[in-house]
Amino acid sequence: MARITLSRLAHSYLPNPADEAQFALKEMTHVWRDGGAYALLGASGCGKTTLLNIISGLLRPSQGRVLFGETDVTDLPTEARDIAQVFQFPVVYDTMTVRENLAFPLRNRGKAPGYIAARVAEIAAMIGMEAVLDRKARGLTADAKQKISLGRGMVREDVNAILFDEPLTVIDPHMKWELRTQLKALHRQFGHTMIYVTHDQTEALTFADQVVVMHDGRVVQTGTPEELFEAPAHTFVGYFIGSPGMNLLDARVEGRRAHLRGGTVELGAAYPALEGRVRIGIRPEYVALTEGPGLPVSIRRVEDVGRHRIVRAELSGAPIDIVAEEGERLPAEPRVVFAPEKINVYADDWRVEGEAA
Ligand SMILES: Nc1ncnc2c1ncn2[C@@H]1O[C@H](COP(=O)(O)OP(=O)(O)OP(=O)(O)O)[C@@H](O)[C@H]1O
Repeated sequence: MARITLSRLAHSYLPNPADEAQFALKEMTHVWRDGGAYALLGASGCGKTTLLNIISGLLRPSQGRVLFGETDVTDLPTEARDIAQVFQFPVVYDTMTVRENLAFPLRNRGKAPGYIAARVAEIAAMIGMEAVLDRKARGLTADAKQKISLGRGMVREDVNAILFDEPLTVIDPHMKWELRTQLKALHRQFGHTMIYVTHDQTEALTFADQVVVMHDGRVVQTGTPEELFEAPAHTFVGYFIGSPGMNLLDARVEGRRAHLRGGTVELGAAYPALEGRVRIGIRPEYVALTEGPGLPVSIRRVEDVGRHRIVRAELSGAPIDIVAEEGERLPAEPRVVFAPEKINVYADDWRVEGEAA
């Protein structure tokens, strides 16, 4: 296992990039802690696969270094990096049995038969395939084959890291949750450094201790699921994490107050004079509907999503989402109030830290 350091890394698929826009990965320095369970989360095309391929050695970065522990591996091929990889689609040997597939990475490294048998049994139990160990992989469903790929990715104990690239895409929805839980248990048990690429926030938040959010070729925030929810460092994180995402409202901020088009709200902290486009961010969960004092809104639509309702409304022409309790009565002349300590302030999309009183 190893700590992975990306030092001043950047990548462009063009031989002579003219400007920053032509870099799929903008310059970044990032450390993945030894033994950490990370999710790499972002929308399609933001650079997740590019970053993962640079870590695994499938791609050489146009700039910067990759270190495993203290060793510079930038110029080492994948085989020399001692990593396991699980891809979006199954990579299995059809003519081998499930058992042989799982044992393959261990046999390849000359492990003792007793050790291989024990380890294969353990992994087979984890992926729920004990009953089919002696069946040929050919003829199994895509779902089952991907479980073998996952098992094979995890069978070695002595890897520097395990990299997963959207590994649950072909897995049946009800099985996804189970496999994610098992992956997490395996991480607790063996402490491998794991990097799990996904564009699905539920997958990221349930798997990882630390979620690395990428947007437009940059890491915009690394944090626990709670940090990403409570204090998104960038408006993209606010919008991408949460369902629905964070409300963003244009504002003029003066000290502990934000002046919006619909009125003024108190903030939980004091802010210096801000430049650029200033907005406040408030999660729909922290907006309350009231009949008492507050900012007037007009309700456009109410969506029942089971445990609660999502109220889609407008505040002086700007859309605002509100999470309301299931039995909550909607006021005839609705107004909203925000929990001041839950308001984040953004200048040109980046969060500004306020000064608590
Ligand atoms: N081989 C390539 N040649 C040229 N451009 C590429 C290549 N691979 C990716 N890109 C571009 O680099 C950017 C980042 O792509 P990448 O596949 O890393 O994103 P991603 O976040 O993994 O997306 P997805 O979730 O769709 O796989 C995109 O603009 C993509 O079009």
